[in-house]
Amino acid sequence: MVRDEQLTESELGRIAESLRDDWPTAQAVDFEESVEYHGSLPDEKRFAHVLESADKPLLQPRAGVPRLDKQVELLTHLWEEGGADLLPTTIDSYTRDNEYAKAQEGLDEARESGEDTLNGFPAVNHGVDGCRELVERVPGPIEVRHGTPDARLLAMVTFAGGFQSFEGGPISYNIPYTKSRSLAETIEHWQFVDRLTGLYTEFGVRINREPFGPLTGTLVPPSIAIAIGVVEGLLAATQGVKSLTLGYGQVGNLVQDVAALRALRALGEEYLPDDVTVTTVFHEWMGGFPPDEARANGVISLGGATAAFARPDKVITKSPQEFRGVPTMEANAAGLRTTRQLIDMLIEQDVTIDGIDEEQAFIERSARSLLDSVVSLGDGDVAQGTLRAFETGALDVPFAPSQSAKGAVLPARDDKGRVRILEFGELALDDEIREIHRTHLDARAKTEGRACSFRMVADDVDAISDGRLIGRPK
Ligand SMILES: CC[C@H]1O[C@@H](n2cnc3c(N)ncnc32)[C@H](O)[C@@H]1O
Repeated sequence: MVRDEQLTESELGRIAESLRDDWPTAQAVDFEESVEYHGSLPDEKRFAHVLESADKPLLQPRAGVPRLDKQVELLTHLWEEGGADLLPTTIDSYTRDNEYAKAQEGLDEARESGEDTLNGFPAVNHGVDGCRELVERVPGPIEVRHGTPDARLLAMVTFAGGFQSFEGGPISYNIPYTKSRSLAETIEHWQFVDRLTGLYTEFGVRINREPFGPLTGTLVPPSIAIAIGVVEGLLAATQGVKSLTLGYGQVGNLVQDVAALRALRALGEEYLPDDVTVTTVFHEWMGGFPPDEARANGVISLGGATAAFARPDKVITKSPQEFRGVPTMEANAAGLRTTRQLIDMLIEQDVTIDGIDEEQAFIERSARSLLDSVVSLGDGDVAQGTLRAFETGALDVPFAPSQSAKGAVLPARDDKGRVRILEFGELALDDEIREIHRTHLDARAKTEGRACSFRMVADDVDAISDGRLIGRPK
């Protein structure tokens, strides 16, 4: 039975040995030799150091292409032309499903024909040496960004390869990314990733972990996103992780987004152990984007403005080509510059915005209620509590493809565009909190002359790509 307890070194070693046969590149992974290698990296490539010593929000895009030379070119362009402060390497979908043979086919094809059929960098196939070449040839610290439910081998290879930051978690890379993976299984898989992170940390290599805050990315109530991020942080801290970046995906209402980012930092610092350094990351809108690039830049700009007011430690930027999917190098760099322009123009201004403190208090009260239900359902064990919370629906994520979540929660925007909850399912929120959500939504229903219904939810899902925030009746 999975429990929130630190893996022993022998368990860690046994699992690592069992993974070595999954792909030939795993044979080259040698922990002690890798610790030496990390020791050779200069400070400007130490991810946690750069992130935790910054005095203003750092910008980081997503980016991943199959071939090593092209990935070097892409990341260098994003650094030099986009002004990125932190770099990604987005991993391809086959690797995310542990389909390393298919990833190899895609890599071979890209090398032969120049055709990129993979939608990211197949780091396991590139292996330890390939990753080290990438780390050495690009100018800044790089994070592994992906969506892998079983990321154990990916972590072994990329950590040995010099990467010092790793996105994801047992809930945030299960619920939004899989259909039938068991939560107990992904908790175990991520205990390995986090224990490996902790072991590197104990050997002087401070590796940063970043739970995937946005979850299903569309209209996720802030209290749910924050509660899940803190739970993943607690599970990681048990395994010895000391550098944690908690994340939140922009919903588009300025007051609620600033309030949520402040609540995220406050609760992260309150619930996580004192020896864990907590930073925050703000993801620019993760929902549907307008096809029109000028409007898309407007969405990105609102993200930049929000970051100027909320001052997260990191911002994950979007590109004006988001509607089309993976952006060109130039468009990806442009999204960084647009974001930077808004932050630099606003960050020194003294602007007060009404309603943030009240919204932050409401978000914190709701997130605490969810967190406390996880702890009590597990009799103090956060791993067991997580399983029970999702089994009962006490914790739930809207629009989740995973069978591990009830998916009974339905969000909708209120008259100001803040995300409220229309259907609660068994969510661990008391009647008073539920009443506040209902009051806000009833006010919108009155304004629009229609009843609260799933129609509102559907209208809100498309609103931003249609160039609006609230899905008003047409
Ligand atoms: C989580 C979804 C986000 O990841 C982005 N994404 C996925 N793969 C790549 C990629 N290979 N390069 C740049 N952006 C990417 C995608 O555009 C979307 O914004």
